[in-house]
Amino acid sequence: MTVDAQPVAEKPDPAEYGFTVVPEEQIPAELSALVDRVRSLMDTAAHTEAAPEALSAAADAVAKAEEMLRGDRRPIGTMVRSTYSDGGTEYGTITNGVSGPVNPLAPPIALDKDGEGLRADFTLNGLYEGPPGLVHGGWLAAVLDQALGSAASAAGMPGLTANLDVDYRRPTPLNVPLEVRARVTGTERRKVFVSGEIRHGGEVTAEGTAIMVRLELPE
Ligand SMILES: CCCCCCCC/C=C\CCCCCCCC(=O)SCCNC(=O)CCNC(=O)[C@H](O)C(C)(C)COP(=O)(O)OP(=O)(O)OC[C@H]1O[C@@H](n2cnc3c(N)ncnc32)[C@H](O)[C@@H]1OP(=O)(O)O
Repeated sequence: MTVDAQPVAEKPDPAEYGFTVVPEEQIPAELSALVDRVRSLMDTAAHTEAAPEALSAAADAVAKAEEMLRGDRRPIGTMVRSTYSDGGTEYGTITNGVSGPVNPLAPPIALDKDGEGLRADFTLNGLYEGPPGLVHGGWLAAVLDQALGSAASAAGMPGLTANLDVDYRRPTPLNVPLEVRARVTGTERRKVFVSGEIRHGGEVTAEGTAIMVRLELPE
């Protein structure tokens, strides 16, 4: 299938539609450090076999930290503006569950342009476990969904996932370097067809295709 629709020349700026947009470079280094620390804490908490007294003391310390932060809450829907290495602009929600830079749940996956679309190197730790020692299939689908959606957006056609098909070819191990790639394969009216794969050691472990339906924005 060929690309037969015109990508939008300028990506819509969510600020023009009432969204708060934070430039990625303005995320405070202290916030990035906190989010990294919480990611590490989640992994530690998920796997600890510490004694009950240590667990209670740790829970108290975490509660104190939470109390310090609770007051100032960023509104849901806040967006982040980032820049690809080729200078292109991208928007996404700042707390996106796969790639949000301030979401401790997100691995996070930082996609960048390559020749045909987007790619990222990433690792999924024990927080993303499904079968023993292996990545949960739902997380692999989420990574593909994000990469496929971003590939459409990077091609100037941001939209929502209408359909996502995933084939799991081989088990995907935890704690190893993985690669995701995605690209646009065609368009038809508002539909953008995208495909992508996750690889470990060069071998495809999961691959997917999706139909993204382009956003219809008010004039
Ligand atoms: C303000 C500016 C902001 C812009 C900033 C950019 C932000 C983005 C930037 C960065 C990348 C983001 C990356 C994100 C990655 C993650 C993506 C997600 O997780 S998305 C969440 C999960 N998906 C949903 O929640 C959708 C729920 N579904 C819907 O809302 C609707 O069903 C929708 C919009 C998909 C379509 O509804 P309709 O009413 O607008 O359009 P209709 O006419 O039904 O469909 C249009 C065409 O699509 C086909 N279609 C619709 N659903 C289909 C399906 N399930 N399978 C196949 N085709 C389908 C239809 O047959 C039609 O095709 P025909 O032109 O007639 O050929």
